[in-house]
Amino acid sequence: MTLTLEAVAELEARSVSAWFGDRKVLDQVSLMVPAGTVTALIGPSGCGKSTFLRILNRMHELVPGATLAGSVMLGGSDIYDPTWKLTEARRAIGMVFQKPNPFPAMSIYDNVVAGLKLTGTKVRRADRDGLVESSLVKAGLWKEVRDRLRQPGGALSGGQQQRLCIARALAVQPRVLLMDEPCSALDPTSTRRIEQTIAELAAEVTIVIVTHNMQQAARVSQQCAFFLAEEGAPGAIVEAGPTQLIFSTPEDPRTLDYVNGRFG
Ligand SMILES: Nc1ncnc2c1ncn2[C@@H]1O[C@H](COP(=O)(O)OP(=O)(O)OP(=O)(O)O)[C@@H](O)[C@H]1O
Repeated sequence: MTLTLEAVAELEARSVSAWFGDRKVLDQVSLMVPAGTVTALIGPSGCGKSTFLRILNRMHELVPGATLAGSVMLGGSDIYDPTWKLTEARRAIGMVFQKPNPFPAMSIYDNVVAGLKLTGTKVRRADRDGLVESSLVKAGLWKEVRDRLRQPGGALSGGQQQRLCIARALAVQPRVLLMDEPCSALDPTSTRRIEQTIAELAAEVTIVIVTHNMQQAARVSQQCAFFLAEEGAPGAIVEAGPTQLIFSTPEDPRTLDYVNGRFG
């Protein structure tokens, strides 16, 4: 897929800054995330990638003492506007975490449905089976679990549990899916499987993924944003652009050094 700057932004962060208490950790971060693409957030540890990701679905505000400035536009409307309820923002913008976190004692079926309950999404009982199936199909897990939907989610392998969490996030039909290092707790085979799932999903849900793995960023994303926090300064985006360019001919020498593993 070729990414053009004219592509329609599904999600757009405008001048986002963030603080924990009086410590500023992000400074004026702006990023356009085109609809139907995968955007990778890359950069050394502590530069604010996870904080930025959490701001994109209003999780940052849950940390005591955490504040932010700027706006996050979803389809042209600021999710921080008082007209947006927190649950609406979460339903529209889902999140998958580093460590798979299914409800271990709950069945595979109920784990998928749990996403609906958590975001207050109503689905008629008659439609639930179909939704569970389609969510598991999209997450690439259906074939492996269709005969054991009543078994506990905790009985699955780590990679399967992460795909179950993806299915749970997809069940509410989000417009954007945020993924915070979703493969860092997984073995290489499970990692490949998740990457395949990401590629399959990209057509229908816009994805933003934080990853420390440069090969993974190159494999799964069409756009990359390189974050850096220099010498105690808050994190900021050095540059963002098509993945191919970021990995071959970035504008900033620090980007080239980072993607080539020379620091971080
Ligand atoms: N709950 C918190 N309270 C106080 N400071 C925090 C909190 N979470 C993160 N920070 C600080 O904010 C800065 C950015 O952290 P963040 O986790 O966003 O970076 P990151 O780029 O995602 O790092 P990593 O790649 O290691 O996950 C760091 O200096 C971190 O110490």
